[in-house]
Amino acid sequence: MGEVDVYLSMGSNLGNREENLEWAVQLLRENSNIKDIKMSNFYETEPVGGVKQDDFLNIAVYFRTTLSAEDLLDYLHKIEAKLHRVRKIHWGPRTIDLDILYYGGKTINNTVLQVPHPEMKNRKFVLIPLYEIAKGDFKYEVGDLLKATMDQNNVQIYGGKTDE
Ligand SMILES: Nc1ncnc2c1ncn2[C@@H]1O[C@H](COP(=O)(O)OP(=O)(O)OP(=O)(O)O)[C@@H](O)[C@H]1O
Ligand SMILES: Nc1nc2c(c(=O)[nH]1)N=C(CO)CN2
Repeated sequence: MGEVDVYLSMGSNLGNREENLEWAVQLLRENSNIKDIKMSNFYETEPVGGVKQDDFLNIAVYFRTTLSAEDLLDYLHKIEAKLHRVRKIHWGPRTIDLDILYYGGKTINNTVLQVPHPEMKNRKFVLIPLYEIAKGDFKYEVGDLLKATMDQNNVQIYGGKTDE
């Protein structure tokens, strides 16, 4: 397969959150099958989903890759394992969480992978950083939704919070 565009979402709410996210992006850079990496600003976001835990930093990341979706998922799991192992965390808060939002224009629905990520439309902490790096050339169907999300929110970068 040729090269495809990929968008990821990353989140961290344990330890040095900036360092965790930057380390994960650095490990992407070290993969020779991944290039043209673009990273959003950091967004500080309140935890979504009921579990009481510390605020997250979330980012979106763009790159091009020749890896298959399955091989990319394997590589992301390796990155997660590396960061988790070092931090020895309990269950719950995450040193790092990596989700594939888009893999080319493909729809993938198997036991290990659902792309586009089914929950992304409900998550401002995903949509707002994604909009930042994807605006202008965003070609997927969620584009209008992203625009609407941005228009409804006075979004602040670097320590600012989305209102979710
Ligand atoms: N688009 C995707 N990106 C990353 N992982 C995915 C995707 N779709 C399915 N998965 C599966 O989800 C598993 C990750 O589960 P995990 O426990 O991290 O979920 P979560 O982070 O709690 O929930 P969510 O994926 O909704 O953020 C992976 O092992 C992978 O097989
Ligand atoms: N704000 C925010 N909330 C979350 C996040 C996250 O990355 N950011 N990740 C979760 C588990 O995947 C659960 N809740």
